[in-house]
Amino acid sequence: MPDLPAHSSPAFPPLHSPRPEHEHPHRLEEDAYILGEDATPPPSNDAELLEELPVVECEVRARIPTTTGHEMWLHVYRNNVDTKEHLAIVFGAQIRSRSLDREREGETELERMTRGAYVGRLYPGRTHSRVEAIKRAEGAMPKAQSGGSASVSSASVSDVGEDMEGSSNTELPLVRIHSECYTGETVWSARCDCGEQLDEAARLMSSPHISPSGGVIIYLRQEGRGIGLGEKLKAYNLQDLGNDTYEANIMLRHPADARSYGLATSMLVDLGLGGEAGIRLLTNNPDKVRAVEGPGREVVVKERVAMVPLAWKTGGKAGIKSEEVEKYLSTKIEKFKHMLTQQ
Ligand SMILES: Nc1nc2c(ncn2[C@@H]2O[C@H](COP(=O)(O)OP(=O)(O)OP(=O)(O)O)[C@@H](O)[C@H]2O)c(=O)[nH]1
Repeated sequence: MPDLPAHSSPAFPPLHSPRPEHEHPHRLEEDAYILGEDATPPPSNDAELLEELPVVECEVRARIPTTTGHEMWLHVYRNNVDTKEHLAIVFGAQIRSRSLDREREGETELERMTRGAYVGRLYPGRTHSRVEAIKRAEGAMPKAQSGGSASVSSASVSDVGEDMEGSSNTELPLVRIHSECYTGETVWSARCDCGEQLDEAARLMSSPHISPSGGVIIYLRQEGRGIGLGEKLKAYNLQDLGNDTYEANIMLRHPADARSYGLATSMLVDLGLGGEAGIRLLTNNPDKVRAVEGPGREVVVKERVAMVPLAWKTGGKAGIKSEEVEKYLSTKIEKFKHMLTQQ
């Protein structure tokens, strides 16, 4: 994205919460929890420059066959800035974690395979993590693990040919940076479009003609735009009292958006998606496009791909329908400046 600065990843505060929850356990009882005229203003939401990327390491990965018939590789990451398990959901076997594959001193072949540092597929009786070693040991490579890629069927994606037809960089891996949303992804909330976006990202990345070089969903544990689930539920109550999603955060003395993306940059670099080759980024959020590129432009966003709500694309035939989600989407456009136009 040549028209956007590449240096604005926000700094990563410890545990990325602007106000650690234990410091204010009874804020609801305090009359100042909603900002009055003379109350302390919320912390600034100005993104500080990130001088250094966090250090990340992929601890383990495993093959996950999914209910759609496609497969993905789930990677669990640890890092040096918080204690959460951030995730990379990888579509396609060509995308591999450098830190996972690295040799660990004294490690056995079984230990390597157990943490997912193997090539191809596991099968009962496999003894080596590397295909070359298997070839040597067994004379020929067993059929079951020769491909090793996520077995993607084109049949179930034949209806999406029109998707992203404007994308001129189909050879570039498709990436989505997704922030955790328990309500939208797990308990069927129609207040936001998070669950739909996660499904849609996976669908696009599973398609060999939309994403032939594979794709990655970086799943960051930044629930509620970084304020946590409990605080998000308070924000929902304030929204039911007539405030929008932006105002509700401010009333709770949180930044409107408390997230940062340095971890995503580090994870993408670890997965080999850094550098000039570039990626396509699925998002409507301009902050994400800038921030994910990192302080030294470690990742290059060559193209932004819009995430249009399904209800808008299909004239209401599919997708989430609710008063709340419509209000949420218009606030994202008006106040968060998301690059989305109603169709
Ligand atoms: N505080 C708060 N967080 C919310 C609310 N609704 C959804 N979220 C969180 O918002 C995050 C998703 O952010 P969105 O603004 O929907 O989308 P985005 O990730 O910024 O942008 P896109 O890449 O275009 O989807 C998740 O962490 C959700 O839990 C809300 O009303 N209040």
